[in-house]
Amino acid sequence: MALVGRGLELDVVIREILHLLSELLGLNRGRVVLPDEKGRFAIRYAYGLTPEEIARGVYELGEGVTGTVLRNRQLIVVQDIDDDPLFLGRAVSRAHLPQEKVAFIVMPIGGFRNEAGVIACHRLRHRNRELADDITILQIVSSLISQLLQLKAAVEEQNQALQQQNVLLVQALESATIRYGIVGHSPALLQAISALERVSDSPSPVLILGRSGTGKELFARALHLASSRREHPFIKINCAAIVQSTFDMEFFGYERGAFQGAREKHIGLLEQANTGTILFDNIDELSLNIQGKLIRSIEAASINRIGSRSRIPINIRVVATSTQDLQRLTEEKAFRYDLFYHLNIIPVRLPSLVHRKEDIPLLVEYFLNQFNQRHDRSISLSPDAVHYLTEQNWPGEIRQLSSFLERTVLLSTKCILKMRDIHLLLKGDSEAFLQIDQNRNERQEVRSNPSIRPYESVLSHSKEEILNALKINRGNKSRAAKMLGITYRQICYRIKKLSIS
Ligand SMILES: Nc1ncnc2c1ncn2[C@@H]1O[C@H](COP(=O)(O)OP(=O)(O)OP(=O)(O)O)[C@@H](O)[C@H]1O
Repeated sequence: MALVGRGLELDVVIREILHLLSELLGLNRGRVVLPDEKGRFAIRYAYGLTPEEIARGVYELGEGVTGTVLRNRQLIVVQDIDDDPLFLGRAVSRAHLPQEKVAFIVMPIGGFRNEAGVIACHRLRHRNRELADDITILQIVSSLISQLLQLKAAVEEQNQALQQQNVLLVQALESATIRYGIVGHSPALLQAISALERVSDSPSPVLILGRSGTGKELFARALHLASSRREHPFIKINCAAIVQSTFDMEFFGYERGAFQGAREKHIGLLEQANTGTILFDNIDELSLNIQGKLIRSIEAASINRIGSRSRIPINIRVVATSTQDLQRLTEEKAFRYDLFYHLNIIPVRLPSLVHRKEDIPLLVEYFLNQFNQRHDRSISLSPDAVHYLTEQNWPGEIRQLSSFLERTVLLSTKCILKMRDIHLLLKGDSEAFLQIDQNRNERQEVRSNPSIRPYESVLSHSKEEILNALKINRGNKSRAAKMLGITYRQICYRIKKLSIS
């Protein structure tokens, strides 16, 4: 039994068992016949047989003694091999066996993976021990070999599964999902990811376009991570939140004593981003004046801190995002054409969810996992509920889908939500969203006429609308403002005026 502990080198273990059978019991030239890859049966393990004898030991089902045992699964004892027409003597020729009477025992090996097998050996007829004793021992050995074969098959299966898992893991690691947190496998998304990876190492600016909530910022971060600048700073500028009067200070920095109150030197954002990436999120929100300052600094690749005469070289990769058609904005003189042409060298357009519905189930699973973990819940959706979500329109794109699922995880009292539950939850959600979206469209119509300067009264949105927008955007004022079609400053003003806390 110590043999079995030697590990799963079956060649060694079974050969040793056959060796012991021969040495201790005189059951000679033992062999184990198993199916081969061609669907025949062949000697797989043997002791006391030459390689040529092993190679000859190939049997069809029902052929000779071995083939008969393989077919009928019944022990056969050939008392005298010279006297049994069924005995083929295929592997070992008679001349190589002792002159005296030789018996041949063939015993089936118990079921492993539905495969038939046998163990067979020669036995000199006239021995002291009873044949019945030898048969009992062979039965034990047969059952042991059967267990070893089963164990080997199980280990191989597990190895295969592990190898498969390993392949999947490597694929997953190589996939953008793991690397950058971008979920989805639709052709439209993969195309955008491959465009991103192609340009990741170029120093050229990248303009990421797409509707609000399609993942532009996520892509910008992914671009940085995919580039050789990944170890360097990534600075995100929310263009909607830039205040005109403090722009120079924030962006170029200042020297100590540059103006009253400049007690310490301050490094501006452009300098902070040096050697890294700077993201101008919603760049269309920048005023023309600021656009001008920016393009001058970018083109000069240097800045002047306020209060200093020397220029500081900066090496930054510029990435900008926009929900707008910047070309149209340049035609309408709402966006500087030099900045547009500078940014538009590599435009990457992110697809809307409506053009990649096949990503929705993956996103649902991803967000459910994320929110279940975050809120310590275990909410899941039935397949019809996921299908229902896939069929919906998501005007707020992935951000809306993600906030809907977070609310669902938080509010749900059931563990498994069916289509009907989702329908009810979604109804309330989209009514609020559509109301906001409609108001925004009305305002955008006014904006598209450049001669009309949109006047947004503080009463342009009800308290409820603002609250809803804040709720959908999880309190993020800048995104809520974007959704409502007003600027960051405008939403802050309204929040104050309407006493929204
Ligand atoms: N493919 C994606 N996989 C996983 N999460 C995503 C994906 N795309 C977007 N998200 C998530 O959706 C939310 C919105 O994405 P993001 O802020 O990047 O959108 P955006 O296009 O920059 O929006 P906006 O124009 O309003 O600034 C984020 O929480 C982001 O992580």
